[in-house]
Amino acid sequence: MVQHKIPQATAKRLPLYYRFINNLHHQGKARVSSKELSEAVKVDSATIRRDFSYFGALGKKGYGYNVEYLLEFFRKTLDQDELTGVALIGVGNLGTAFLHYNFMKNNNTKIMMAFDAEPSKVGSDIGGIPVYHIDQLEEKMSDVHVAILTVPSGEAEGITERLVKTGVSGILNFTPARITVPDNIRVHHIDLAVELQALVYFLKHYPLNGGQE
Ligand SMILES: NC(=O)c1ccc[n+]([C@@H]2O[C@H](COP(=O)([O-])OP(=O)(O)OC[C@H]3O[C@@H](n4cnc5c(N)ncnc54)[C@H](O)[C@@H]3O)[C@@H](O)[C@H]2O)c1
Repeated sequence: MVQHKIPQATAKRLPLYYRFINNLHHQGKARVSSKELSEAVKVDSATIRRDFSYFGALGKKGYGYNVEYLLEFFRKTLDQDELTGVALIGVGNLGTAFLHYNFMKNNNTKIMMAFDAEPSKVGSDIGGIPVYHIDQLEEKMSDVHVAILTVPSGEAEGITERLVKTGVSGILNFTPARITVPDNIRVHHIDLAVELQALVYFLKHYPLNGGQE
């Protein structure tokens, strides 16, 4: 199945479509018209037709859409998950690279906003993502519950305390600082130096012999 690039507004409606199509599938229905869908999910049928064209699902007049096809598409695209918005804190070397890369390959996570303390960076738009001043963290983060930390290590703890207060539930920490959070918040540390050391250690002590004894 061809994976099309989906606009954000369309991606947000995917879980809605998914639930309804899944119900139809359970009822044994093989097809659905955009009118039926429209009434069920309360999205106008022109929008539905446009959304579905991104999925490569082209409804036929008098037939509608194939339920099986749509369901397979939604399962693959959504991973049965909603789009998770992510905030990035610290738009330096590493942060800038992440903004350009973003994470849309899996379609269900996306950096929505970034923060920095440096006035020259604030107000800019990197890879289509707005950069706000760190002072605006609490104001902007109300709907975002996952953060990537790419600030200097000395800033990590202070920023983390503020993130905790905004109601963040997960932090991907690229700084070498070991941050402390309450038990209900998940922190994943990614320390590239440690990863590299581990690789070198394994190369030395557990060399691969290409399957030969
Ligand atoms: N660059 C790398 O390859 C790399 C690799 C592994 C880990 N790291 C770690 O990632 C972090 C970032 O590295 P970098 O090379 O991008 O650093 P950098 O100095 O280029 O970027 C840090 C950014 O954070 C901003 N910042 C500083 N204080 C802030 C605050 N209080 N609030 C918001 N923003 C603030 C700075 O203005 C800057 O834009 C560091 O902790 C570093 O140790 C970097």
